[in-house]
Amino acid sequence: MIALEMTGVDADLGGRPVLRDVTVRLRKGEFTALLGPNGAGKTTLIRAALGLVPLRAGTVTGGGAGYVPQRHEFTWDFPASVEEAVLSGLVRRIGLLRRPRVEHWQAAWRALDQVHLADLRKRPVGELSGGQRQRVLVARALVLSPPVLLLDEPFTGLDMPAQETLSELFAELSADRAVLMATHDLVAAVHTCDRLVLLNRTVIASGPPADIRDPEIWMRTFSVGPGSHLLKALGV
Ligand SMILES: Nc1ncnc2c1ncn2[C@@H]1O[C@H](COP(=O)(O)OP(=O)(O)OP(=O)(O)O)[C@@H](O)[C@H]1O
Repeated sequence: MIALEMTGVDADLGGRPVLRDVTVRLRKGEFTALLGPNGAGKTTLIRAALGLVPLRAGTVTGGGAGYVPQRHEFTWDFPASVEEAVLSGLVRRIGLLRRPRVEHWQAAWRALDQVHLADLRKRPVGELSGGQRQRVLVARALVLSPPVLLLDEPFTGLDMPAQETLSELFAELSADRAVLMATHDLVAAVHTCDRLVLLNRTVIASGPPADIRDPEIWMRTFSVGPGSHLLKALGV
C-alpha cells in the first residue's frame, strides 16, 4: 500500500533548482533510505513531502507524515520532561494555551512505549543521551499516529551501538507505516533498509539494495571515481 507518493517533483530554493523530476513512492511496511551527497536535496525532498517547500511542478499525495528533524534543530536545554517533550508534538491539535487532556497524555505514553522509553517518561530531557534524545524526537513524531515517518539524518553524532539500536527500532516501526530516512551512513542503509533511493537533485536509482550493485550508479550519485573508498565500503 502506497502511503506517500511524490511524482515529477521540481522544487527551487532561493531561485536555484534543487529537485528535478523526483518520483518517490513510500509503502507501508517498508524502511526506505534516502542517500546522496551533501547538497543533493535530501532535506528539501523531506520538506517537500511535508508540504513545507513550494513545488514548481509535480504532486505529493498521501496521508500525513510525522517528521523527525535533525537533532541539533531541537532545543534540549529547556526544563521539560520526556513526556512533555513528546506531548509538544500535539501542540497543533491541543492548541498552544489549552491544557492537554487525558487522551493526549495517553497518546504521548503510547508513543513512548513504541520507542521503548516508557521508563524514562518523567526524566528531564536535558539528562538524556544522544540516542535517547533521538528516540524522544521519534516519539514526538509518532504521537499523531502518522502513516509515514520521515527521519532526517538520525544517526549524526551517535556511536555504533546507539545507531544499531535505532536502526532496529526504525525497522520495527516500518512494520505498520512507511519509514523514510535520509542518511550518510551508506553501509548501515544497505544492510538494514528494504529500499534505497539514490538522489542527486534527481533520483539516480531506487529499489532494493540487492538490485543497486552497479558501481556506475554509486559513482554518478556521489560524484566519485572508480578508486573511491565508498565503493570498497559498499562492496560494489
Ligand atoms: N533556504 C535556502 N535557500 C537557498 N538554497 C538553499 C536553501 N536551503 C538549502 N539550499 C540549497 O539547496 C541544496 C540542497 O540542500 P539540502 O539541504 O536539501 O541537501 P541535503 O542533501 O539535505 O544536504 P546535506 O546532506 O548536506 O544535509 C543545497 O545546494 C543547498 O545549498
